[in-house]
Amino acid sequence: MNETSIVVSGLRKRFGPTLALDGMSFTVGPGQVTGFAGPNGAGKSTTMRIVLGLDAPDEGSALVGGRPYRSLPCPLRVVGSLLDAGALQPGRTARNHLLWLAHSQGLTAARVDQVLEQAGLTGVARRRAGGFSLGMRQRLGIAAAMLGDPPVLMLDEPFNGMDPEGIVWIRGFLRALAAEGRAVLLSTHLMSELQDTADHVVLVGRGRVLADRTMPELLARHGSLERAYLELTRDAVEFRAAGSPEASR
Ligand SMILES: Nc1ncnc2c1ncn2[C@@H]1O[C@H](COP(=O)(O)OP(=O)(O)OP(=O)(O)O)[C@@H](O)[C@H]1O
Repeated sequence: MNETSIVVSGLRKRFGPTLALDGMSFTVGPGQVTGFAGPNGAGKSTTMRIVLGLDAPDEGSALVGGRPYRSLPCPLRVVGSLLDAGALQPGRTARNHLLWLAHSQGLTAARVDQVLEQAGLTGVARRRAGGFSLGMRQRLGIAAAMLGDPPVLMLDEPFNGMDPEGIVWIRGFLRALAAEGRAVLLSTHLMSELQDTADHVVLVGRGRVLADRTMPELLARHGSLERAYLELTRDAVEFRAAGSPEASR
């Protein structure tokens, strides 16, 4: 279980006057896609950044594969992540971007070609990544996440910029990874996509967990994931425009 999990315990994080995380705790287990959803500013990105050792919590801990990220000797072999599809050197080709990452972790060029194939990028592997559309960058980010064949995957908004074929591909890809026994954390605002992809959902708001339930439980109680989301996050939304569905409450 330890090998294939993300365990977030009692995270607190303040940015000046903003309490971004207020006791965030949940576990992402093996063999399933866990959805991570909540209103803008709920603390999802901050949590994921802490899991990856990019931010330090004021309190609490985050373990991936049973260890803090920064103590992992070969992190790409334990957790693959896509946080920001724009984080690449625009002048490098897609293949060189991945080769550079692979060499930093003792991974082979053959593995680079495998993940390019998996992500549907073989045909554009020698094109400069700076000229890629958002959807192609997302695919490249997913290829990078897969490089180390990690048991744990963490993806932030991978559907963004994807065309319908890409959305169908990601959904099937993530489900297949979970079926292989991996732990997959998927953050998205797209409730219909999440309903079709996730087995379990962690709904967050104002820096803490509002609901941590299986998809069947949420659907039985609320009818749809969108309904569940609107009902469970109602009191945790900080930004709401006049005329939006819940504005008149
Ligand atoms: N580096 C930072 N400096 C100051 N405030 C920050 C910083 N990072 C995050 N915050 C604040 O922390 C809170 C949580 O932000 P976070 O980005 O984690 O939310 P989120 O759930 O990922 O939101 P979104 O759905 O909009 O991506 C917000 O109020 C945000 O403004």
